[in-house]
Amino acid sequence: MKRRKVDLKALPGKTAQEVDTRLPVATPLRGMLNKVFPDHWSFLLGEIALFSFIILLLTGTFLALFFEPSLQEVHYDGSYLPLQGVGMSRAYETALDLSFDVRGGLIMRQMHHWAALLFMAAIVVHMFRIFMTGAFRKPRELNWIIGLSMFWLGFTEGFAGYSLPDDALSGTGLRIASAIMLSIPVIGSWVTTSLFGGEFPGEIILSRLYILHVFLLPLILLALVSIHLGLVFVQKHTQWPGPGRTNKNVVGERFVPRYVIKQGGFFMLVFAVIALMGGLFQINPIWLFGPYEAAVVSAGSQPDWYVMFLDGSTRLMPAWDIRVLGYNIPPLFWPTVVLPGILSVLPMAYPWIERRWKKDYASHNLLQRPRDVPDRTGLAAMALAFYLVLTISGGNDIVADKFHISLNAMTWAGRIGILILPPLAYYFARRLSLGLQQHDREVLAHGVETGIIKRLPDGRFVEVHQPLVAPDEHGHTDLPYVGWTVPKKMNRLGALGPAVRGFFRPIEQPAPPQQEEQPREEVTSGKP
Ligand code: HEM
Ligand code: HEM
Repeated sequence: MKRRKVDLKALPGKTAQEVDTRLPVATPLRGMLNKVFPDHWSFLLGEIALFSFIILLLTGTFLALFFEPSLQEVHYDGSYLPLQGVGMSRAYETALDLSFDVRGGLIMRQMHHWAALLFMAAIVVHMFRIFMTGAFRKPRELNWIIGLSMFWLGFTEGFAGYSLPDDALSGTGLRIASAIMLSIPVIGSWVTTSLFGGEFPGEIILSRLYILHVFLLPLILLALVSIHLGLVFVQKHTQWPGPGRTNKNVVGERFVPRYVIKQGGFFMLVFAVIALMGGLFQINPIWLFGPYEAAVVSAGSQPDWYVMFLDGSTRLMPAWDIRVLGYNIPPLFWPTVVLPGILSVLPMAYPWIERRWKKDYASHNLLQRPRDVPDRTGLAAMALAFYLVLTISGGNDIVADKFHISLNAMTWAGRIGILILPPLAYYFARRLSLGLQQHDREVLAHGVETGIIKRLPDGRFVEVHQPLVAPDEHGHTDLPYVGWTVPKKMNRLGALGPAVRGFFRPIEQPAPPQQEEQPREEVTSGKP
């Protein structure tokens, strides 16, 4: 029989052709593979969120193979001796088994928990980068709203997750959640009894949380992450101003091969960090907390960091019974229902608020440096100060205990701090931005300080400045205000002195740029 010779080199091309004649994907795929992505370290924050989410899905699936969300009473007989014979729920028992008896179970639990903390931290820092660089402006408002929804979904997902093991800490969290629901006027008791299947704690809450945690919320998050990234793809990523970069093009590297290889490496790095943390640093040692009993509340119970601000707002709220339409509204309602409501809606509306405020209705693909938009940077600092005061107040009992301060003093410090610190943060961040702008203009006008001191013939000492660009025949070194490059040195420590000097000087604001809507051209940065 005659053997046909297979040309191995031509095989991939031929296979691709065969596939394409049946499934015409070559043209759209080529567009995707050739997509250009700009590069900057701050764009990695979204990726950390994405990669930790993937790790959450992987480790969570492992946990789901062993965990049982059942409140059935059992007596522990696993290998953790101090709890031998103790009555507990099946959920707590399986979480203990995961920690002590399932091979690799503890590292998976710890990786899952660390990944959840990193996921939320990455989301929050990513959100601040989007806000402070103006990446939420037209045409990216929808992605801003999807992002904010993902923050709240991640928040709920995390809460549901650490409520699952039914240890003393998760039970205390659920107790607080039921109290929050009860505080809602008119529908409060209906919401609570519907969710808990009767009075707290009931018997079905864990199985409901479980469906929410392993199925519903991850599915919604996955769908939203896909739309989020799809939008980044279709609208093309923003870029920092620089030589050759305009509002109408995008300069960077092609998706394949460079971008994909870089991201693959970065995924490995995030995975390695989470695996190291899961292996080396203890988190949520539920065996030390004991099983949940409704009558036992341990002191020093702290939620995960991203939930702490709500704990803090609850602790700072004075015990005011406010009457509305003849009904007493429980004080808990304001910091735990109204406040998160405002914190969800207001940021979603912000892109439109800023449009009207700044009268800037144009599309923007170039990012802004925080110093170039002092009002917005001030608002970001204000939000951060507000969040930090609440978060620290969420652990004010621990601070009071460790530093031997009265808890009442901590509560009052938080109450005063929440009123005073955010406006102060706004003022300082705004003035610092203006100072840095002033400094940039000085560099543009007079050049970079060289540190070389010259003595003039008349005896005066002057410092030699090196101009940024060669002066024209009239001696001018004029550069446009938006989109120039200032030497790196001046952006960092070198900028501090002039920034402080410029702090108190009034500075005129440049007019917002108004650009025409145009499609963006893709330009590679010269590498393959
Ligand atoms: C954004 C996504 C997720 C977040 C933020 C998250 C967060 C958490 C947290 C904080 C815990 C408590 C861990 C501990 O006991 O120390 C937990 C437990 C758990 N999670 Fe997730 N999770 C996510 C996704 C998932 C997914 C997709 C699954 C399954 C498919 C899953 C399954 C589980 C299970 C079974 C537990 C209970 C096991 C245990 O606590 O020992 N999680 N989750
Ligand atoms: C599950 C959580 C999230 C994931 C996995 C995620 C992922 C990403 C990734 C990978 C990018 C492209 C790279 C980058 O610019 O960092 C991106 C861009 C973006 N994200 Fe997110 N993100 C999340 C949450 C958020 C949140 C909370 C917001 C805002 C509230 C947000 C708003 C945006 C916007 C507006 C862009 C476009 C940025 C640009 O073109 O400059 N995202 N996101």
